[in-house]
Amino acid sequence: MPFENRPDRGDEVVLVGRSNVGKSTLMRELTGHSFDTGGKPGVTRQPNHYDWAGPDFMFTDLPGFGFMSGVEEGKREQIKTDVVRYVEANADDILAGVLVVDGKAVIDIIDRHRGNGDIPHDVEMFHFLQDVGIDPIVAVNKMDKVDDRDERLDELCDRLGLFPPWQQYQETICPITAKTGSIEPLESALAQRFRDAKRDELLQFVS
Ligand SMILES: Nc1nc2c(ncn2[C@@H]2O[C@H](COP(=O)(O)OP(=O)(O)OP(=O)(O)O)[C@@H](O)[C@H]2O)c(=O)[nH]1
Repeated sequence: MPFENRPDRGDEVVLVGRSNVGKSTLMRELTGHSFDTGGKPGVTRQPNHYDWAGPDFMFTDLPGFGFMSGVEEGKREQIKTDVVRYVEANADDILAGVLVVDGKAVIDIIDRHRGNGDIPHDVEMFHFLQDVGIDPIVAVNKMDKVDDRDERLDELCDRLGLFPPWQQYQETICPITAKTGSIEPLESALAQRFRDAKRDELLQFVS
């Protein structure tokens, strides 16, 4: 069974995304834990679990999928399959699924794959999360490298099937720069998810 040893926690937030989009950097900012980042794409091969705000809660950084230099196609496909299976198996405990994308590159990558008649990984992952009942949050990272911010974010909405302007989806589309710790839009979207989940729990309790 791929990805064993999941700690037994209540709620979980998972981070998914292509290799090298900055998931590990983001995770460090979110949790305050430091660990290996950068340099070699495809460094994260197993899920990294981090406790957060007490023992009942954790963040999980899942391995990056898509292109990685020096990693053969079959292995790359396997990693993606393992990520999908992990999310499916734990969907009931997953409070939020954060799809991390590289704000500078994501549109070109999506359009290139679409041009080849493929379903781009990022678009596929976004819809997959929805399909398993996890409302996705898109962390649009590396915004420090993006000049035409609103235009880029509108294009991303369009590619994900969300009708622009992007400002309508501030609980879903979160422009961030993990490298400098500018992640407030994501933190606020996550906080909103917690409030919603707690409210649902309370409602279940009283009904
Ligand atoms: N310009 C810029 N670079 C960033 C940002 N966040 C991360 N990076 C850089 O992007 C590269 C990849 O970052 P990682 O955090 O290792 O990426 P990852 O998604 O965990 O990579 P995998 O281990 O392949 O899954 C590193 O060189 C980071 O310094 C950002 O907000 N802006």
